[in-house]
Amino acid sequence: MATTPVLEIEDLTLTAKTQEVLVKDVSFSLNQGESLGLVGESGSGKSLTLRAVLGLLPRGIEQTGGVIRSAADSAMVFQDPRGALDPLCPVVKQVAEVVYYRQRLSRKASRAAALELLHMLGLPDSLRKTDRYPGQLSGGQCQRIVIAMALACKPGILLCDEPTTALDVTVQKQIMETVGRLQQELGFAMIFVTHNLAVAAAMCSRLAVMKKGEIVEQGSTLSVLQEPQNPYTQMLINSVLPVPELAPEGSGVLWT
Ligand SMILES: Nc1ncnc2c1ncn2[C@@H]1O[C@H](COP(=O)(O)OP(=O)(O)OP(=O)(O)O)[C@@H](O)[C@H]1O
Repeated sequence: MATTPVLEIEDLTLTAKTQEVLVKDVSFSLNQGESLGLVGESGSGKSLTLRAVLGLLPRGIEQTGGVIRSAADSAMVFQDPRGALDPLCPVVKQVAEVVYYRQRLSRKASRAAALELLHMLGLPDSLRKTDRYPGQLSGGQCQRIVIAMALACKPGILLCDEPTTALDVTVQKQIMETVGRLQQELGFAMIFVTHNLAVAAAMCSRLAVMKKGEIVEQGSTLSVLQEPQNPYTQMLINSVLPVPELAPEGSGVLWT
């Protein structure tokens, strides 16, 4: 794996207007083509950290400390795919618009590039041939469109903010596999925010665990899972529910 950092964050601190510190002294780096899972409980500062990387902090929140050095463009995949799409615009056109403005191609070439992206994301031909609106698509298909829009920016860093949380588990798995495949093909680095440790472990070679605005532990996925140093990480690991083993037939119970 290449070791050129595309993103370096040092002591990032984000503060609300009320002077409440929401993210404190967060530091990590991301190499080209690498995937980092940012995990932790709700409200621990994962999304705000991503938004700081994108340069799109919510109103009323400021960066009051630290530096973000980025050597590549970022694009973000948000949590709620339907909310990220314009309900009144056909989905192919929405992807083509991003291609048109970000890649500066002609209208015709932008549409062709958009269709190619939808193909890469495994969307059905019917969707590519006829113009469909977001309301006519499933949640999983909408999320693929949103990912296509992010990839249309040709990002060096893909920021994924719980992109599969709103989807059922089988669709979640398919989307994760698609993103993983595209990362191999296109070589972008990725930060994958999730509160689901199992999802992060499946997607990412490194993990950073956040609690109350701070990173309490980070390292390779294997070392964090096998030798967690922080009690909070240990607790997260312990709270992943194992699939129970089926009891033998006729035993009168379903699970052992
Ligand atoms: N626009 C905002 N104004 C004020 N406080 C905010 C704003 N957005 C987030 N916060 C606060 O900042 C903290 C971190 O929020 P953030 O959304 O980054 O958490 P998170 O770890 O991504 O949570 P989740 O997993 O639930 O999305 C929380 O305490 C949250 O209430």
